[in-house]
Amino acid sequence: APAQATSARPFVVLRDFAPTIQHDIRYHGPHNFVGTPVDGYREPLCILTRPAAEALRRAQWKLLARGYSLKVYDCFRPQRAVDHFVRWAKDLEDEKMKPEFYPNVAKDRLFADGYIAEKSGHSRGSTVDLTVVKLPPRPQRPYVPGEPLEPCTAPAGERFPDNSVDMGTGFDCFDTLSHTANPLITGKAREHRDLLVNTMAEAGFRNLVEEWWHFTLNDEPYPDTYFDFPISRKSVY
Ligand SMILES: C[C@@H](N)C(=O)N[C@H](C)C(=O)O
Ligand SMILES: [Zn+2]
Repeated sequence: APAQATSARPFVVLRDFAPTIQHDIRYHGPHNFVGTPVDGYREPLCILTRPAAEALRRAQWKLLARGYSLKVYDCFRPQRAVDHFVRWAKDLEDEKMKPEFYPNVAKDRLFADGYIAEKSGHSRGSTVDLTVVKLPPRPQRPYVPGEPLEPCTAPAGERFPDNSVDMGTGFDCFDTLSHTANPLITGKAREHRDLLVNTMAEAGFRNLVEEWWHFTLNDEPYPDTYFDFPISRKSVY
């Protein structure tokens, strides 16, 4: 069985390491596929292992030179958050967020089709979900719980407005359109996906084929350890 660890000693807070990287920590609030804050997200922070944070800082330097910035949606994900996803998935009645996040996929296929994992790389601390923002960042309106939901597969002007560049779908859009190499993604969205994948590859990260936003550090320091501590500065210091 994989190791479990509750100490956060080898971890850092990304803001302290790379203050120019933008943050939109979706599982801290209600704008995500569950529709509520997720267990373990006590503060809207990106916590990562030190080598992952250093690699991300290198990627950010490259993008800044070209007039872009990274924006992180999720970083270290405690095992208790993954357990929350598993619990939520078993409740097939709760499809509150389906119209936005998985309009074309049955809820009981989300794990089987590779969009969510029961043992997630995020819990090993060197995996990150992120996008690219053109500088200066455009303001972004907040999500209002209960607002009408638009499918994440709709064109950029119709789906929930994100101040990122157009990646062809929204974040956590569980759909074949989010598969990084999907040939239906062309033009600017294809260029933007390539920019993200190539920048992250140069910094030492590999992409998940099902999700353009999900990357794992190749030389991750804890390849077999699934950590479970709350996302909070107190966990790290
Ligand atoms: C849920 C999504 N953001 C994600 O990270 N999916 C992968 C497969 C995971 O859960 O590790
Ligand atoms: Zn991910």
